Order: sequence, then C-alpha cells, then structure tokens
Amino acid sequence: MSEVNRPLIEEAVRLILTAIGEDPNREGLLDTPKRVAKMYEEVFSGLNENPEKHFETIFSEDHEELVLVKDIPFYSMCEHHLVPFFGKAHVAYIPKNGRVTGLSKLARAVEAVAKRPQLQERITSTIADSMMNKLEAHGVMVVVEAEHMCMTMRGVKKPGSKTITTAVRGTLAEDSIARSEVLSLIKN
Ligand SMILES: Nc1nc2c(ncn2[C@@H]2O[C@H](COP(=O)(O)OP(=O)(O)OP(=O)(O)O)[C@@H](O)[C@H]2O)c(=O)[nH]1
Ligand SMILES: [Zn+2]
Repeated sequence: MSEVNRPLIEEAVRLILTAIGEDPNREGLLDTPKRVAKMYEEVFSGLNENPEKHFETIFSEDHEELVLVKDIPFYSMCEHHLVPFFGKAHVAYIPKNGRVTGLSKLARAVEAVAKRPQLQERITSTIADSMMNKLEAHGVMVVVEAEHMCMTMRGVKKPGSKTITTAVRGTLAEDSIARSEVLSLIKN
C-alpha cells in the first residue's frame, strides 16, 4: 500500500522541467508530471511495507537443510541520485524447527525492500535480518549483484561494472564450508 503524494510530485516535476530550461506546457511534456508521479508511486511502493510480513506463511516441514532461491531479478533506486540500480538477488537459508516459508515469499521480500530509495548494502542486510527475525532460521545468506546507473550513465561512467554485496547470519556466518556451498550453487 503506497502513500505517495502524487500532486506534490507533479508540482515538483513541473519545477524541475522549468529549472532545466524546458517548457512544462509544451505539448509533449503536458502529461509528464502525471506519468512521473505514477511511476514513483510504483517504484517506491515498498516504502511502507515490512518485508517480514511475507514470512508469515510458514509450513511445518522437517527440512533443516539449505534452501536457495537464486537469480531473483530486482530494480531499485539509488538514494543518492534517484536513478536505477538493478540486478539479481540470491537468497538462501537453513530452516530451523520446521519453519519453512513459501519460496515466492523470498522474492516478495526482495521486491518490498528494493522498491524504496536504497543502498545495495541495505537491501542485502534488511532481507537477511528479516529472515532471521521472522523465520528464526539456523542461518541466512543473501547475495546481491547489481549495476548502478549512477556509475554508468553519469559520473565515473563505468558501464558493465558490477557491485556484489553479501549478508550472512547465524550458522552460515560461522561455517565457511557451508558458505562456499551456497556460493558455488549461486555460480552454477
Ligand atoms: N555504498 C554505496 N554507494 C552507492 C550506492 N549507490 C550509489 N553509491 C555511491 O554514492 C556515492 C555518492 O558520492 P558523492 O560524492 O556524494 O556524490 P557524487 O558527486 O554524485 O559522486 P560520483 O558518483 O562519484 O560522481 C557515489 O560514490 C556512488 O557510487 C550504494 O548502493 N551503496
Ligand atoms: Zn547513485
């Protein structure tokens, strides 16, 4: 549920258009403030969403071994420049006490966390911490790889460069062999 103030965004977009020397009343730009407001509502729709709510779906299943959902695509907005960064998230956990969640819920949590002004590090750790809190798992590992438009289309201009962040919790933080297993499953 989004609480974005669309009229205020429209007003701001008209101001930005004027500030860059454009005419917001030019035919092609007339509906632009409306479109941008609608887009922001969509790309920031995770702002008021607690990712933990997705882990309320729990199946009682006696599986205390690794579960990995990899290659979850995501799009987010860099909080420094408000331009996109995007890539893939890989989410792994080892359930405890039969607390197994629905596979799609891992992807839903990624969506909720990505759809805000963000830092890649924060996306990674928020997902890991929500899973530890709500699922009370033995361990969690989240790996996020992304390309940042603020590093490609502007600024340092390094297209193709990728940032990889990890967050590891619980037994996976203590066990380097288990961690390597997750990494090799992500790679293959
Ligand atoms: N740690 C981290 N930094 C990010 C992320 N997204 C963008 N940045 C960086 O945020 C920094 C902001 O640096 P500033 O010097 O304040 O801004 P700037 O002058 O626009 O910096 P340049 O991008 O180097 O031109 C840049 O180095 C970006 O690469 C992110 O998810 N995590
Ligand atoms: Zn940026």
